[in-house]
Amino acid sequence: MRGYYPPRPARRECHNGVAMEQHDPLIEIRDLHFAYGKRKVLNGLTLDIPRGKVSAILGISGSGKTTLLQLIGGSLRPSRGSVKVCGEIVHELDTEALYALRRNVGMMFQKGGLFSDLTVFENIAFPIREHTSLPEPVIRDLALMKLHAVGLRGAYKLKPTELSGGMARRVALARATALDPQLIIYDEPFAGLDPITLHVVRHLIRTLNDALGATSVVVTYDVHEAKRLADYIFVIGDGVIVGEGPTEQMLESKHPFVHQFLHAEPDGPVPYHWPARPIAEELAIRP
Ligand SMILES: Nc1ncnc2c1ncn2[C@@H]1O[C@H](COP(=O)(O)OP(=O)(O)OP(=O)(O)O)[C@@H](O)[C@H]1O
Repeated sequence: MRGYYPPRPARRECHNGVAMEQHDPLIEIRDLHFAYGKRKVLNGLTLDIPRGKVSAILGISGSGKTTLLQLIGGSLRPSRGSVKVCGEIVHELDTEALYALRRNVGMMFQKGGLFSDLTVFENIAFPIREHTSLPEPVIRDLALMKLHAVGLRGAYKLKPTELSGGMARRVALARATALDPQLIIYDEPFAGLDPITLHVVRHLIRTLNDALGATSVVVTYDVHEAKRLADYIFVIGDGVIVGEGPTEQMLESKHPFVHQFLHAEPDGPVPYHWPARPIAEELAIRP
């Protein structure tokens, strides 16, 4: 894989022509609030996603990770605060600008989201046809190269129903990178994979990021894989970022929740016991 695609430096120019300095973050999130009706999910979240790196966003189930991705992609609107991608505030973009942004964002979801009626090849060719006017022979070569990069060129004629879960995840990865996006977003890419496929997917996320000079954001509750893959870790708790930094530094964090979460300790700020009366009282134990 590395032989075919030597690593590129992080891209300096955005799809919208904005030139970025070495240390400019690709995504800047400020004081982000979001609620589903009365259910508050994000409560003033602020973070910067560094360019050219793989960042993992970690948090317990229901902490708002997927919601955050939807706010980054512009499919949800914040109730307060902002998400800037490539220097532009996403919720202020008109339809055309949002379309241009999405062309530069590859997304891979847990369920893969492949079109079940199309072959593997057609699934990869679809976004290329949708967003470019390249001639058919070029689309064919590009799609086959993307499949080759994930080791599935030989499976190009298959339908999604004929793929294993791990193969489907790899095809989804090839599709997410079909247009050489600047930003690649992964929602739970490791869920439900066997150890070998998990290793392959983790390796592909890293090599595709580096080969494309892209920026990757991986949302997951899989601490083990995040620790192995990510350059930076962000931990969400109570709708805000409770810890962030380079991976090695985060592993040393003394923040009680971050420590409990990253070291998978069963008790801590997230208690082992559901709130209850003292056991002695419940069982009428006399001192
Ligand atoms: N469309 C919706 N309508 C109402 N509530 C929602 C909706 N989507 C998500 N929620 C709620 O918002 C909260 C955050 O959900 P979200 O899916 O963003 O969390 P998550 O961290 O990605 O969780 P998981 O790791 O389990 O996927 C959860 O309590 C969820 O039940």
